[in-house]
Amino acid sequence: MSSNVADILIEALPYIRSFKDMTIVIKYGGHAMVDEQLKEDFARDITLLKFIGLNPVVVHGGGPQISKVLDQMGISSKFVRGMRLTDAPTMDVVEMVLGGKVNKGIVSQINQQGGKAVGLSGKDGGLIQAEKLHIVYQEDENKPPEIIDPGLVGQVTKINPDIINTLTAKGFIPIIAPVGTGASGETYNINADLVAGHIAQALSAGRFILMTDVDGVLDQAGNLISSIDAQTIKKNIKDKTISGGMIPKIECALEALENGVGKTHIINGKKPHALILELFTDEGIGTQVTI
Ligand SMILES: Nc1ncnc2c1ncn2[C@@H]1O[C@H](COP(=O)(O)OP(=O)(O)O)[C@@H](O)[C@H]1O
Ligand SMILES: CC(=O)N[C@@H](CCC(=O)OP(=O)(O)O)C(=O)O
Repeated sequence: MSSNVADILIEALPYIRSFKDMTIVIKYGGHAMVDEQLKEDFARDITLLKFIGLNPVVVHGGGPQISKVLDQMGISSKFVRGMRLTDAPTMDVVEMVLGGKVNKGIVSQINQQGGKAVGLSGKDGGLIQAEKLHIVYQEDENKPPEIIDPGLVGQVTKINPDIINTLTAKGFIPIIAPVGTGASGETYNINADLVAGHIAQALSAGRFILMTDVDGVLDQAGNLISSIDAQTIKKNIKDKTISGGMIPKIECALEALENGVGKTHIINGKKPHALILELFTDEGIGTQVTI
């Protein structure tokens, strides 16, 4: 082993020590799952975290994967404030794609690396209780806000983390698809960022990491903001510097922090081993969200 490699391993020791038994919730976005090598790297990183004593819990998205299947079926995808408008046929496709190929793909790749991953949706063990979401949308300040009915889109009302705690205590790594159940047993499509934020809160996670396809939160000039607080976030959403899919991400990061989650970062899942670099280096990568 070169001394360089030894130095790197030794440098990681204080982090490994401080992370022991810590729960870390990772939101794995659909845009970060594009490349086979990256997916394998992600599976290896998650397995490594588990073996060195952390408790990783993965909540995955799959927006682009859902859109691709809908497209093949001749159904177009429409989003409002980062939420997919979801009618009944769309809901069937969402549940099929998220719970099927995407969830089981991640499970299988982690198990291939020697981890013990188990796939769940929010229906399993009553994990994600939800209710219908209404979207408040205001195009600009001079217009009154519109209330948009997005169909079978849900918001989380309650997380029952028993199934997660049971699995992690036995050495398993839960991999969660963002589908929830309503009070009458109806199925809801929930934005994966929001699910991940609520799960991070319910588990009082020490770390909450959102992996996406950009380096983090960018400013108006497209430069990375390494740390952003609630006030700047509000301003940047208002002037549309932050838009689309970044809005639910950043809102749930704030909510998680306000409710006891340790530290929250938004990182680029397209960077090889982004997760390890964020956790085990002093500089970190991406954007840290603060309140
Ligand atoms: N200020 C911003 N900084 C970074 N990304 C932004 C910003 N505003 C909007 N975005 C968009 O948000 C996207 C990430 O959200 P999304 O597409 O939902 O990703 P994911 O599938 O990972 O959840 C980025 O690819 C970018 O197009
Ligand atoms: C309501 C809503 O928008 N649900 C999302 C669920 C998947 C998701 O969030 O995937 P990403 O994290 O890859 O964007 C959707 O249907 O696309």
